[in-house]
Amino acid sequence: MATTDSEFNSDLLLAHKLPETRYTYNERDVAIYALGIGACGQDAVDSDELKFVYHRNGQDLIQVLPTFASLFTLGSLTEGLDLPGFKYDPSLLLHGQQYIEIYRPLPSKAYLVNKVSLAGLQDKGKAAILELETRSYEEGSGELLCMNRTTVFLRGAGGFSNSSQPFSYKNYPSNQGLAVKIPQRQPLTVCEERTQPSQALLYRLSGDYNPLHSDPEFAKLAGFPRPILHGLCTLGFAIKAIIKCVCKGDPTAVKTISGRFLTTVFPGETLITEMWLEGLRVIYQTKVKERNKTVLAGYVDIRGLSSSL
Ligand SMILES: CCCCCCC[C@@H](O)CC(=O)SCCNC(=O)CCNC(=O)[C@H](O)C(C)(C)COP(=O)(O)OP(=O)(O)OC[C@H]1O[C@@H](n2cnc3c(N)ncnc32)[C@H](O)[C@@H]1OP(=O)(O)O
Repeated sequence: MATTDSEFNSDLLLAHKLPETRYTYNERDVAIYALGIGACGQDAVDSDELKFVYHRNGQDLIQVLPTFASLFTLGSLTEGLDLPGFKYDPSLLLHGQQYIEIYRPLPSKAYLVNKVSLAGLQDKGKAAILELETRSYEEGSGELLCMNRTTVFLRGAGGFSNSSQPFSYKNYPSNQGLAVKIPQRQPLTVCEERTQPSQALLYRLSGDYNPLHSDPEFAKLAGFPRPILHGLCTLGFAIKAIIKCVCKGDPTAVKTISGRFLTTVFPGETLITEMWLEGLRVIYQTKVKERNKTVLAGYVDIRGLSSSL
């Protein structure tokens, strides 16, 4: 159960201030991330993807995928989070959802200051759902670049509520980050891409060193037959497919990204992303071909549409 050495106190928890964090990256990090989510993984001269890893006039001109923003939150949770009166086992943590708002195109290098706050905490009995919001500002200009809301599903950490009503706190609008309704009609377009058996080993070099994705013994202790793929790697594949198929390869067209991780993915599996257009919203779901299981579903809001769609 969540609290053993201290009583759960919601007033203390909600008044708790999380420390600011810093994140610095450069063009090399941008390229390693793009390779980690499969850019040029099937075709090294694919012009839709080469621009995320190479530019003939200098690496500072490479384009940055919008999901790169999800890395800015790293360090806030992976080594454990100190919340008063709330304890959990980091080895039982699973990534549940990710919500990202991009306010301006991501530069190919930056020094960022992250302001982190608790956006939600729910007691689901068998698990706790914890949400952290991270606002990333460019150091110097102080300009707000993006916002991430990370939802983690903490197995075994539920049951901490003191009253008969399970504790539930959320400080954001209910229309953000919810599971989407998948249209019944045929998708507008579909993209299939195979992940590599070594995908998680490559992706982890972008900073999420959780052994759940690399260590067979650790994965077994966490309840899996072998290491699983990072949720944010699967999300990266899906959003890259949307940029290619709906945004004509333009990463700056993406405004908002939402995704819920429904089932785990194993490195080496093939991801099929189906996409539907509703106004300027792309609804998508990603399935694992080999197991015919939906592993991720969500939406992407885009800034505009090319006339050919
Ligand atoms: C700040 C930076 C931090 C970065 C941290 C990330 C670190 C990474 O290294 C970790 C990872 O990448 S883990 C890999 C990616 N994630 C996954 O593979 C999880 C896939 N999903 C599952 O297995 C199940 O949905 C599972 C297990 C999540 C839930 O399935 P069930 O146990 O069957 O739950 P269910 O009974 O269906 O629902 C219980 C209540 O929980 C809500 N819920 C379910 N899935 C959710 C999800 N994915 N996200 C958020 N909430 C979720 C349900 O709505 C339900 O609530 P209610 O009863 O109120 O409806």
